[in-house]
Amino acid sequence: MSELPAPRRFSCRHATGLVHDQGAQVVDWIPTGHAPVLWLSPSTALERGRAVRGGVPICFPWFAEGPSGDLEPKHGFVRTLPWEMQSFESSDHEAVAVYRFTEEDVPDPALRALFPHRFEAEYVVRFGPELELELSVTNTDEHGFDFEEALHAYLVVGDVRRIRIEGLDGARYRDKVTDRDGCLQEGPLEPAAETDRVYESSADVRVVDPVLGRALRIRKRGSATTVVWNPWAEKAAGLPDVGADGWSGFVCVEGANVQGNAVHLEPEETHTMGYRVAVETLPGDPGASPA
Ligand SMILES: O=P(O)(O)OC[C@H]1O[C@@H](O)[C@H](O)[C@@H](O)[C@@H]1O
Repeated sequence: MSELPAPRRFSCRHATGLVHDQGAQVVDWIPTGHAPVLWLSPSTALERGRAVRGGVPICFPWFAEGPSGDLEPKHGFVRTLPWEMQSFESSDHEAVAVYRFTEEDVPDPALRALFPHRFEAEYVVRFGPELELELSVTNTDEHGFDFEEALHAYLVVGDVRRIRIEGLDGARYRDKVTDRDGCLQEGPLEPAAETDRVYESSADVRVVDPVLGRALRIRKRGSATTVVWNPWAEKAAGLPDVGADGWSGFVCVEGANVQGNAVHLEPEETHTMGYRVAVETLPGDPGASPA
């Protein structure tokens, strides 16, 4: 496989960012004055046609192995194919890139046959004081179809064993680790082992990270599913692109529409899913001695 071209670099007064045309994958967002927010594995392969481990992969038109459980590649075909950058604008305040992908960008007919529909996907990435991502899918065919989608964000955390994820209290979820449906989230989620949960939730989420002294606020729009994933030590050992020590430094909190929340579009209809991240600095440790 040939090497992936270098990502495009975006910058404005409030942030810098990097995006690979392959998968329109954002792999870096550093808001000015803060540490990086998106985790990118130092051992990921950067090869054409291979999934990049980190940043924000786009999963579409199916999630994981799809509704029937037998689709490949995992998470759909758009994350490993090149998208077209349609436009780019930069101001003092923000840098905005617009990417496009249609069924004609799928070169392999066998792959295309797995989702035999005409569609147009538009992805707007705004690097500014917040990271704003918007994935719009339009049905350009003459019949209706269903699809799944996820913005599979890898968020940097100081130590996943010490974070608290707020906003999912009361939500039902499918636990993919124990293979159980209909579980109920009570209180905040404090990951303590391998975590792979598909929540029925359109609520905003806050990842509180006492180690880095910050919280990441995630605001979703048009997303009825939130997926939370971390492989933990044992499973990560079998994922060479995560690295032995990498797993504790990230958590995936994904804005999605999957399984029972798959999106149905009639001809000419468009669905938009939005995912925004903002950084909040946590107040200092009240127990700390004054300087
Ligand atoms: O290794 P991949 O294909 O990038 O997927 C990573 C994970 O992505 C998550 O979204 C899924 O819920 C997990 O089951 C999966 O393991």
